[in-house]
Amino acid sequence: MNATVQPILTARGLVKRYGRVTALDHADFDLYPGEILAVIGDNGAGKSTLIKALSGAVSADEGEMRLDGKPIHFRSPMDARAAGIETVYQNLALSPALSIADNMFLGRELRKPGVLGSVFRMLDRTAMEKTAREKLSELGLMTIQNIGQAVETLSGGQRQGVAVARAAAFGSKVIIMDEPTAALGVKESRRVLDLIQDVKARGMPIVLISHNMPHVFEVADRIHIHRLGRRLAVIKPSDYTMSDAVALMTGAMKPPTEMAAA
Ligand SMILES: Nc1ncnc2c1ncn2[C@@H]1O[C@H](COP(=O)(O)OP(=O)(O)OP(=O)(O)O)[C@@H](O)[C@H]1O
Repeated sequence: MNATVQPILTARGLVKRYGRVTALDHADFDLYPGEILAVIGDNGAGKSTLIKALSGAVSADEGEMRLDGKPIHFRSPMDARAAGIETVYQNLALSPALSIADNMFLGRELRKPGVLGSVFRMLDRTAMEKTAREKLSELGLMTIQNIGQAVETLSGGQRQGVAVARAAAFGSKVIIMDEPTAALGVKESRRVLDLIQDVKARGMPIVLISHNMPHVFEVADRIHIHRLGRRLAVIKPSDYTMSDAVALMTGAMKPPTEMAAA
């Protein structure tokens, strides 16, 4: 990575303990502008906990995080969202019975102007549907014809598309995706990977947590390897094979010391 480019999101020395379990053990993290950074690691390595700390879902016991060089202290995912970090969780957090448009705006609905406090104002359904349609079409998701359609009637890939479009629509700085292709078939995974590339092409840096090595090696610019609660190394997919990456994350291969600073 070019030494003159400053990372957009960093963490230094994050520690998170759950009773006797140390989920994060002085973990570091760096995300650079415009990149897709994959985070890989064995089960229980602490990937989800790292991502939860970065997205405000858990607060670390120790360590510091910075966004655009400024210290951040998130007390909730709402804080992280307000700072421009959007997360697409594994369980998607979509409401199946609500429409695509309603899901896009869940928790931040547009309301019509009025004299009463914002909670009492009428929802501006037309504006939400228009914006939802624009956002989905920007990302080439116009196969979803009916914006008023309930999310439960969509395929897994389409649902993931809505979740990604929502993150892309509201995330101004960083998008974090936790296993976005885990529950999808080959064709649907393909579309979601294309979507991730589209979001990147629009200049948005992405953190991608995945166990799927072919997907990681296809889309990632760099790969953060997490092991035993901390960052073991960062590699470029062009410099290593998938088996090397797996060997590193399972401890079968030791990282050369210079790799840890990549
Ligand atoms: N809420 C919690 N309470 C207790 N222990 C937890 C909690 N969350 C995570 N842990 C523990 O912290 C460690 C790291 O878990 P984490 O989910 O971050 O790992 P991971 O790398 O995301 O794993 P996986 O790939 O299996 O999802 C594990 O030992 C896990 O059991």
